[in-house]
Amino acid sequence: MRDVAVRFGGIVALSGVSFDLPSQQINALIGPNGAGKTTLFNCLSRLYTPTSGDILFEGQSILSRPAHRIAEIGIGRTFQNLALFQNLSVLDNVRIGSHCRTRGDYISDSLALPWSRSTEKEIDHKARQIIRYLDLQSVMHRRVGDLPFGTQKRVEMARALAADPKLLLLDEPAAGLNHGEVDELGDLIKHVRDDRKLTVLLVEHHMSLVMSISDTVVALNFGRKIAEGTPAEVQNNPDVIAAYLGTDQ
Ligand SMILES: Nc1ncnc2c1ncn2[C@@H]1O[C@H](COP(=O)(O)OP(=O)(O)OP(=O)(O)O)[C@@H](O)[C@H]1O
Repeated sequence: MRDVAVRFGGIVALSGVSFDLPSQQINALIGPNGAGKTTLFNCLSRLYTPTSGDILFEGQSILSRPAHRIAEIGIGRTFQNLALFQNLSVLDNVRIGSHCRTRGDYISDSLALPWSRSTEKEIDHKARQIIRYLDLQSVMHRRVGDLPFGTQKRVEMARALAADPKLLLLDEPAAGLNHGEVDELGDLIKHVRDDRKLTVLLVEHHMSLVMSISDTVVALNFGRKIAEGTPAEVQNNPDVIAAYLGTDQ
């Protein structure tokens, strides 16, 4: 992020925010409600365009790229309130994730041209692999809307991973999960990072999860970066303590 600012009319949601995400590390973005975390995530996944500043991915600006072409360069995300197709099966949701990495187009798919059929096979194979990887085989053919929230979150992660991201953006992955599920999630994020050599950025309010799995933490308040460092450094930063306790420095 290079000096990124976002304004909505008179509201300054982000201002002068710069930081790097070290590759293959788990990075967390924290801050009180309204600090600008979701806005920043939406800029990274191109749902929002910054008012000023730039965002580079592997040295290239991503700002000329529309949101629907962000997965193909290796940026995947999950959403705070889930963005799954509730009426589709787990398998179909995950298949949609791997579709962006293929060369399918409407005409070849409609005519079921031979190479389009082999692409379909590839998509199916890939989706089943990811489903096994995230231990979702037993619910693979179930309608997503009928599954418990914790399982749906796992499906969303499977769908994001099916696109083979290099950078995985996780928007409040622990929200709505119980203690045991949060512990499992922490292990899963670490395992996925190690195994698939991913860079992770997570927005999270669950501080014990952030502190236990993150390599680096960036803290925002009122749209500005107020701290950056290891979890211990950020946790002990007076500006961060003040932001969370709501006291003036
Ligand atoms: N689309 C929008 N239009 C107008 N204002 C917005 C919009 N999105 C966010 N804001 C404002 O920008 C500021 C930052 O909001 P944002 O949702 O990014 O914070 P957050 O850190 O993600 O908060 P939370 O932890 O509650 O999700 C807030 O003042 C919010 O009201």
